[in-house]
Order: sequence, then C-alpha cells, then structure tokens
Amino acid sequence: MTPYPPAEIRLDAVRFDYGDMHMLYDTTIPAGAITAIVGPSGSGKSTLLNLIAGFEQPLSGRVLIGGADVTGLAPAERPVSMVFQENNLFAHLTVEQNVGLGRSPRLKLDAEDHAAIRSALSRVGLDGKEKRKPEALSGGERQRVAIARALVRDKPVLLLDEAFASLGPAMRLQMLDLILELKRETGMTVLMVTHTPEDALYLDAGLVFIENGRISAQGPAKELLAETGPEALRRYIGSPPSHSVATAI
Ligand SMILES: Nc1ncnc2c1ncn2[C@@H]1O[C@H](COP(=O)(O)OP(=O)(O)OP(=O)(O)O)[C@@H](O)[C@H]1O
Repeated sequence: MTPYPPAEIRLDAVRFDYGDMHMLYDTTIPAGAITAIVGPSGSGKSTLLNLIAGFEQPLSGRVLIGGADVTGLAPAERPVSMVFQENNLFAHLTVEQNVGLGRSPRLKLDAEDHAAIRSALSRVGLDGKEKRKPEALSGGERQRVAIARALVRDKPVLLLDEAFASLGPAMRLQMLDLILELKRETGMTVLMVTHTPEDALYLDAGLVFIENGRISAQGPAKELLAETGPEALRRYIGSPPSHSVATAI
C-alpha cells in the first residue's frame, strides 16, 4: 500500500449538545500515529468520532483534517473511514460486495476495484471467503471485512469505535497487530475508542481521556497510565493496567 499524506486531526473549539449534555472539544490528534480514546460510558467518546467523521455537525467550531477545513462536508467527502462495534455489514451482500461498497456505493466496480478488494481481503486474512454472506462468518471475520472495506476506501484517517470490543482476546490481539502494521506501512492516522486501556499500551499509542464531554487529559498512554498519571484516569481504570496486553488477558 502506498503511504498517505500526513493527516493531523484538529478540533478547533468544537461544541455539540445532546439535550443537557454539553460537549466541547479542542485538541490536535497527531498525524501518522495511533491515539486511543478512553473514558466513562456516556462521556462523549463516540460523539467525538462522529464529529470527525461528519455524522454529526458541530454547533460551532471547526474540524480540520490534514490542514483542510472539513466542517460542513458530508461523511463521504471526508478523508476518513470508520468501523463500528457491530452492524458494519449488509446481511444480503457477500463479503466481496460488502467490501466493494467502500469503492462504490452502487457496486459499479471495475477491474482495478476488484483487484483492490481482493488485495484488502487477502490483507485481513479472508482469502477464499469472498462469496460468503456475513451470517456464515465469525464475529472476528465480520470485523475483518469491515476493516477491508475501510482499506479499499483508501483514506488517510481510520476511526475505530470499539471495533474490537466483541472479539475474543486472541482475535483482538490479531486486530491490534493488523492496525499497527497498517499504520507503519501507510502512515495512516488511527483514532480508536476503547474500553481496554491495555490496548493503548500494547500499541504504544497516544491517549485521550474524556470526562463529561471534555478532554481532561492527553498524552502518551505509557505516561498517563503510569502510577504518576492523572488521578481521575486512575479512578476510572480502577487498578493499574498491565503493560502487556498479552498478560492482561
Ligand atoms: N442520538 C442521541 N440523542 C440524544 N442523546 C444522545 C445521543 N447519542 C448520545 N447521546 C448522549 O450523549 C452523551 C455522549 O454519548 P456518546 O455515545 O458519545 O458516549 P460514549 O462515551 O461513546 O459512551 P459509551 O462508552 O457508553 O459508548 C451520552 O450522555 C448519551 O446519552
């Protein structure tokens, strides 16, 4: 895969409300790195991703990706792919068609598209399963199809919203390794919501800690998750996370 141009994500005083839940994000997510978002349930993690992807529009403020103002652009026009925890696939379409949607929403695919689809499916270890329907796949395989669809979109920013939360420990590790490889090969910017802070240590990622619609801490995961890290983050985690995901599972 060819390297992407650096895509820093900047949220410039972005405000968003859900009823009496007021969110305000002002931060820079570095280009070509993996950043994990952690925080209590309902604190605004998914909303942050949705604002970047364009599924939600800020009340005020700007979203910039790679220096370009994307506020107001539709999700399809942004240089972003997003993978959700579940329901990423259409049940009536085959694996290759589900991936093909990443190239063409109406599945008008040419030879180059088919080559990209084959290559992405091979990349995520799904050779030979192209003609299956999602019902004939395991949960991990379905998430790999979703990752393959993100790959054929060929966008420099990958947003993962608890994408691996429903997977078993071994499959989760494989997925984290795949994300690491992709980041190294392409320089893509990865922003992932996770309820497993150990993932951020395993990936040597940056960490964003969200509380009540605000970013209350941001920095290298290994610093923030150390015993000297912020008190609120330690309270949220409960006990110090292991420095190796493999020993934590
Ligand atoms: N469509 C919606 N309509 C109204 N309120 C919503 C909507 N979506 C989210 N909220 C509220 O906005 C707040 C932030 O939600 P969000 O999904 O971003 O939190 P989260 O940190 O991702 O939570 P979780 O870890 O439980 O997935 C929550 O209080 C939630 O109840």
